[in-house]
Amino acid sequence: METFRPVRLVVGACLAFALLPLKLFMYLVQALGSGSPSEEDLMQSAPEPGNLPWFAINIGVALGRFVELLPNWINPPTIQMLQLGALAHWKASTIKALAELGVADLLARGPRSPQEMASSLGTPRSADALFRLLRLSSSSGIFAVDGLMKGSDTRFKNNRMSILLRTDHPNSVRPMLMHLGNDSDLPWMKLAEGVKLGKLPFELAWGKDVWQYLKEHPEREHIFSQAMAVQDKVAYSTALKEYDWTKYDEAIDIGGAYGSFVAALMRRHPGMQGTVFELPQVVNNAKSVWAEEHTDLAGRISFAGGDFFDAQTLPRPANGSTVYIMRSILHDWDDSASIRILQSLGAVMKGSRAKLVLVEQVLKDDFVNDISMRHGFDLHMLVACGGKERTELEWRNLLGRAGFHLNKIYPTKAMQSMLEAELVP
Ligand SMILES: C[S@@+](CC[C@H](N)C(=O)[O-])C[C@H]1O[C@@H](n2cnc3c(N)ncnc32)[C@H](O)[C@@H]1O
Repeated sequence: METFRPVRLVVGACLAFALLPLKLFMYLVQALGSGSPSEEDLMQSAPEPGNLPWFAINIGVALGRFVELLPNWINPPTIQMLQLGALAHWKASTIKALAELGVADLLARGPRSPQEMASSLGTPRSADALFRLLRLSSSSGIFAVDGLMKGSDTRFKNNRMSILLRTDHPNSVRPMLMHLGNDSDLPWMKLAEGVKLGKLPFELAWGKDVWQYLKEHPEREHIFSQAMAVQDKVAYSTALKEYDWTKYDEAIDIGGAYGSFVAALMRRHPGMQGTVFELPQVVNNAKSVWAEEHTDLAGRISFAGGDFFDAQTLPRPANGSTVYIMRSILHDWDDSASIRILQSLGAVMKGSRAKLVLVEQVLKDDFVNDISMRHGFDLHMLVACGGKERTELEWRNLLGRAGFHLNKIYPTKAMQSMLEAELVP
């Protein structure tokens, strides 16, 4: 081992030297990050992946993987393990706390100090804590400093990352972070216990499954349904473009939350009718959302409340060509529950020409080289509801066991694919 020491020293020195330009580059990025775009400019930002060319998406994914793994090679492993095991969690908790406190909204009218923000929140004594949250966050590139760094008198402003925490940004991610912070963090802390006992971490944390929990907490259910629409901000434009939806006259969104996906689909295809099928209490809220946000689509939309395990409650296809959509539904459920959902859908599709499109992730068999976020979602499903993400073979088998044939998988520029299936006659 000793003989390796000089070699490692030389390699280490070379790496340190090679990293100098990287350090300079980082200062440049920081300088740009704290640079000049106005709050109004930032409100127009956040391009959607659907508008980027495929080659840019592929380069972005490859570069993202490289940058994610680079610190594992260049940092001492002990430090890196603590960064991943502790710092990553602290940063995530800080972002969720800032989202909940509404700090990005407090900065909407321009830069402010933690003291000013604490006064606006009506909690003047929280200025120091606010400063420390913003210090960690801005050193991670979320929020920027306006002018000089003057300790707790520093004035902070939004940058192209933190702007997405504003409630009124068209691509706001705040509802998703509020849902994750309030409802899911406790279950994640029960992960090891759940693995050991073979129990659902969510149930260990809250004493009931997620759907019962949401039913009993309407205010959390509202945030959950808003959080689901956040998927649209990153994914819907690509899901709309990468599949030929023109072949359908009618789209029925099963478990469609507030129906944001079907609304986007109907706007893009003016001849299309839509239906949102949801749990009865969610449908009621969905109707109010549509009355406010989708008035242009009134007359073309129907709502149906029910339970997708019960075929009697599912909407039947119209005479024309119908597509049943299930976006992020089956990944919530284990195989046996998913088969029951598919079978009840099969019962109403029988005898029609209707197709089923699942909008879901397809994991790579070569998992070491897959995007790690996919495996994050898979574990989140294990924690939150006992569901899972699936590989192509797993999807094919699942659909086959429920009487469906998987026709084709259409990848999108976001993480989900569209899996077109039909009933085997
Ligand atoms: C992960 S969310 C996906 C929502 C929506 N499809 C989307 O992509 O934004 C799952 C949805 O399934 C609905 N759901 C859960 N159990 C249900 C049931 N038994 N019958 C109908 N809908 C149900 C929930 O209310 C929730 O909106």
